[in-house]
Amino acid sequence: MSRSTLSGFSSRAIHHGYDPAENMGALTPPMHMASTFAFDSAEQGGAIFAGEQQGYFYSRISNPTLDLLEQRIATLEGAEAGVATASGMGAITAVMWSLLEAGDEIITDKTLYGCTFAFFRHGLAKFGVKVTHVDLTDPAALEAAMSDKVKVVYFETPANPNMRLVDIAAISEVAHKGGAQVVVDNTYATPALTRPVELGADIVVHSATKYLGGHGDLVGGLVAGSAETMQKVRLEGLKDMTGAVMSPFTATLVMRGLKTLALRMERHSKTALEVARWLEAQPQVAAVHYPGLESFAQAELAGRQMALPGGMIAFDLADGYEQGIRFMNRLRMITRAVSLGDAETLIQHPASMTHSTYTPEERAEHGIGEGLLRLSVGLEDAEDIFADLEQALAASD
Ligand SMILES: CSC/C=C(/NCc1c(COP(=O)(O)O)cnc(C)c1O)C(=O)O
Repeated sequence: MSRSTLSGFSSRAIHHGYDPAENMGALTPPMHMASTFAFDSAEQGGAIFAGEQQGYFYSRISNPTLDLLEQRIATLEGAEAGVATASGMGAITAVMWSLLEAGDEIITDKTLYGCTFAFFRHGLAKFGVKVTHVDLTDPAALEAAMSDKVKVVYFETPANPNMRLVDIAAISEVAHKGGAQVVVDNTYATPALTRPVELGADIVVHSATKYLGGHGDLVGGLVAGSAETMQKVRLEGLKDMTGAVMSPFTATLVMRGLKTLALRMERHSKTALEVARWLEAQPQVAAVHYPGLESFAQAELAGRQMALPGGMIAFDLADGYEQGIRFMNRLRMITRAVSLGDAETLIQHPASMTHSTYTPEERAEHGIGEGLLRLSVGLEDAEDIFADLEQALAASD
């Protein structure tokens, strides 16, 4: 069986696009740190710059190590091509600057990661792009908001931090009927659990900082979509608008993370379901939002759209924000930190941290409770996670 015809998700995450026999037998791909590439002749340099001949000329535009990572995220997402960026925000901004211009409109869901919200509301809007928030859990609401000025429909599913799901296939059908492209931030689910392009979306963006890298030791971003659109994102959004390129070293770390992505998402999901069920049974807990719970508001969609429920949980304590702070401060192993998708279990308070870019009024309007806590369930042994949660909850009364 050739390495380019492997069908399994993990087999492709490990082998796709690389053959040791073509690299002096090296089992793992080389890390090309070169910033620039030599031309055999002046004519060849001109032909490569003009795109008439395949080749590398400068690592801000393309690089052999990044190429391989881009091929791997594309195959894992079921897309034609990919682009690597310095961060998730680098991926999101490169896409938006490439697709939108003054006078266009973007429709985006009610709940977004804080910096994405800030970029849309205070970045794009400053350059004449109209940003409209619509409850995308309701395809009819999108249909009513569509117009020929809407060029992009954007959402996260599950959404950071309140776990709302959006029906990718249903929303894509409405958006495409109105002539808009669908961009999905797949950071929370990852392609191991959900593949938006296979459900009708046009573009996927990732904070590779999270589950894809999976070890809390890098910042990176990835985009996946059609070859044509990815070329536009590369040559406009990345090359000229943001310059936010990923380093070959980071790309090497992300490729190492991808090898165990499916394995880690199974473990994150298994432990998170146990934790969500435990939290739901505690009298001090007012509400738990987790796609794997029978009580989850969108349990039917979760079962249809996610292979596993993932590692992220949002929950409220009965006595609100003050009790949440007491609870977080008493945790010993579970780490008070932003970011998510790491081996370490992390907890944070969106209203004062990741979503402090929203005003309190905006958080109320966008479904982010002041007392909400966000838990990224890691890979530690469940008994240690439970022991820490139990002692901190008991001490938070
Ligand atoms: C300062 S808060 C830490 C970062 C967090 N989130 C990041 C993030 C990005 C942006 O990705 P980077 O640029 O790689 O951080 C994009 N899309 C989603 C769904 C995200 O969660 C966080 O803790 O929720």
